[in-house]
Amino acid sequence: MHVPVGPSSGVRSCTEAWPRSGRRSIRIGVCMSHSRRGGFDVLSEAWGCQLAVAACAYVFRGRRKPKATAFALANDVPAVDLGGCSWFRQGEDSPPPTEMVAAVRQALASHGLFSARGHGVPLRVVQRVRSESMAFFDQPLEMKQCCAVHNMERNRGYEIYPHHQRFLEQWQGASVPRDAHAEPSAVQGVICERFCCGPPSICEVKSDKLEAKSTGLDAWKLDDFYRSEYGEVFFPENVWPSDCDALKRAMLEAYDAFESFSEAVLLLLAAASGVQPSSLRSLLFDSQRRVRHSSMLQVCNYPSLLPRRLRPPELSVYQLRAKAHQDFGAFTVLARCPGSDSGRAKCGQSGALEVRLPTGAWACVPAREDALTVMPGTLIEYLTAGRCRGVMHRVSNPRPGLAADSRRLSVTFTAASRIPPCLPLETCGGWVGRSGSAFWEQCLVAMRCSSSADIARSFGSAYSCKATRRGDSASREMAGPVPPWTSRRPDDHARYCGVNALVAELGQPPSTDNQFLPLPIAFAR
Ligand SMILES: O=C(O)CCC(=O)C(=O)O
Ligand SMILES: [Fe+2]
Repeated sequence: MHVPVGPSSGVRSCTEAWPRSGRRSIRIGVCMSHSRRGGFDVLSEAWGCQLAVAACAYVFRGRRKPKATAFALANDVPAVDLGGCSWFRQGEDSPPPTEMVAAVRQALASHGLFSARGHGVPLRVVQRVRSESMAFFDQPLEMKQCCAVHNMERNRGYEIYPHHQRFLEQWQGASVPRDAHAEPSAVQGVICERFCCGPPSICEVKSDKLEAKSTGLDAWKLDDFYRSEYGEVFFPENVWPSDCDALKRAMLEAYDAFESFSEAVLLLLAAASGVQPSSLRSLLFDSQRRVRHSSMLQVCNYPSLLPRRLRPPELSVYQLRAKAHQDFGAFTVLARCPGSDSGRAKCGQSGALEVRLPTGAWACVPAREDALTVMPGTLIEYLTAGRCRGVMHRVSNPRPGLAADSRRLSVTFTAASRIPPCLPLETCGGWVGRSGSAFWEQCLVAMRCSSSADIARSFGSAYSCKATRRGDSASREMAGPVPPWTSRRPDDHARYCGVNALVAELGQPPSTDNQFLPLPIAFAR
């Protein structure tokens, strides 16, 4: 059936908008009434789960006004078998098999992400992280807060996003019966809580660093990269619960497994984007294979929601589990549970991960226990000059009928890079970013700053590693001024041109074709 769909601003047909390769894999359904606010990006806290409509494209019939919405289920996100990444283990220079690259390229073109089987990350490692972190999250809030560091903005230890934290504080002011739910976090008013850690080889033994010079310990401890102001910001020490080692052991084991897998993914994405794989490897390691990336492993707990009658009256509408955003890193690898991310729920009310497809429609992405989901982020988009696009995603709230038993846990690894890429260390020492969409743009501007003082003057001194390009109002909720380039605007073009300089520096000539892009972007030299 041909269903014409499109955003409120214009009419595009599904067959026109959808790449040929992916068209068969989408089911279009018609649901609900139309929203007065229109558009794809109108998710807001106040509207909560009613905003399934925002995830949908309007259905137009001839000249009639929009009267219904359509939603997409990406229930066959292409699964690429990576064969245990054996090609990757064969050595630095062995390229990923051609068919694998083609499969990844096709999945990116049709869905903007892919599902990886044969990834080599043992299931028992992921399961251990899940069970240990669940035990951690089920403790009283005060215990968890002992693991919070630096205003919860360094991707270390226990963290809650600022807007969720504000919600929680309001909630704590109200009296919710302690036995309102079996999950302590559900009673505490937690929307999303996370536990994060950074590279074990750098962030585990920081206290030794200063002594390293005198004792002649590991070479990395003498490395200015970690001792710089930059290192202080991007490689803060990991923090763990003091009374139990099990979470630490589980996460460090998982970190190693995900880090190794991520290197393979980076090469795959580079190959699929026509970028020389070796040019991207330097983002992760230096020539002596010393860690240069500040990737992080995080486990997120999204508690079940209380029935409306048990919520504080003034907080009867929950904030969204995770607002629409792109991850700041090169890409994110997610281990999700088929139970909570079945993909069968209605998009916008699934309580699970949803992504925005290249068509602009939102879609549920079903999880498989044997597969990891790979979502490109903002960095890879810049580094490939837009050939591989970062994917917008969110975690919706479950519909009321399911809310009371909707706990969800996700394990994610965000592969970041040395920041800013290719910048001489003396220049990036002291570089400080800010939450919001401008993370990489700032890097580019930072490249033109001659000193760390310049950079600090340009961007202020606050920093959050969780710098994301937001698809909604979230960026404005972060503290501090919003940079002038917050959202996708016509000047994206100019930004890509800036990136070309960066890409050229990495050994890849500026691109003039855009085989992955639904909309052509011309690159000026
Ligand atoms: O929990 C998930 O599935 C996604 C979480 C996420 O998007 C994030 O933490 O950036
Ligand atoms: Fe994300």
